[in-house]
Amino acid sequence: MERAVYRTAGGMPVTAVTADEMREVDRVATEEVGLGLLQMMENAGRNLASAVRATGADGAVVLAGDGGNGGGGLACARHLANRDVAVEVVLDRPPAALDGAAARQHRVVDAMGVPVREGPAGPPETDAVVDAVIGYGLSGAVRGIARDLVEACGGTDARVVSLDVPSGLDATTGESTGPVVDPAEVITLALPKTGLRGVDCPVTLADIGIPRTVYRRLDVPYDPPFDDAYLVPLERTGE
Ligand SMILES: NC(=O)C1=CN([C@@H]2O[C@H](COP(=O)(O)OP(=O)(O)OC[C@H]3O[C@@H](n4cnc5c(N)ncnc54)[C@H](O)[C@@H]3O)[C@@H](O)[C@H]2O)[C@H](O)CC1
Ligand SMILES: [K+]
Repeated sequence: MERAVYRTAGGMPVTAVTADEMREVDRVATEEVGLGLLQMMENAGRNLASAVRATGADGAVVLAGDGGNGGGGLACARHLANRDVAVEVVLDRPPAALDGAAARQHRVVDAMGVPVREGPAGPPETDAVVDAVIGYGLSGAVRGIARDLVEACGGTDARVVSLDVPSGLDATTGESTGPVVDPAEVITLALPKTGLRGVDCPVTLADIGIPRTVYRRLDVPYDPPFDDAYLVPLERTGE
């Protein structure tokens, strides 16, 4: 099977992976190689913040869920606030209901004094919206407050930047059975997801520090595409 559907500006092919394949990459990276989830999430949040700052935004609203995607969004909120971007976080649940890595990230932004509230939100009035509600962990049509957050992205004039995949989009198939974010840009982590094939906006690949031994162990074709950069724009190959 010809798997690469992207290449870098330098012409290097970049393999697209399904959600299950990416879960395996994460599992091998953590369980076999010893990379921590928080380490990868830190790189995700930092690179996402860098992409948001590159748009010239002075203000940002981070929409975050409870999983790895939301945790990356919360880490991004910290990096933005550290650089004096006026950040607000809107969650799909009460802060006290967060769990795991997202709860850990929330604890820090809360201690920093970053405003955090539970949605639903109207369309955010700000320069940039970070869509970190759901990533490759989507199951079925988006429900509940997460659905309100996804729909709020449709009514804003702000530049919407989605983390990993637009929330509501199936990362493997590109299909959606409910509302889906229509972003200005996607910052996808480690490798592009097969479901991004039909997404009609620029896709940028962010380095989260996964070493090539992880891809070798899984027989995923991989040439490190990052060189000196941590964010690399991708082009579709047209097949
Ligand atoms: N190596 C990497 O690529 C890394 C990726 N990271 C990020 O983590 C997410 C995947 O994390 P996971 O916890 O598995 O799932 P999600 O955050 O995508 O979603 C879980 C979250 O979403 C809720 N949910 C699921 N379906 C629905 C629905 N239909 N309606 C409402 N809510 C829904 C669910 O309840 C959970 O709360 C990946 O995309 C990356 O962004 C890591 O941060 C670093 C390594
Ligand atoms: K997302």
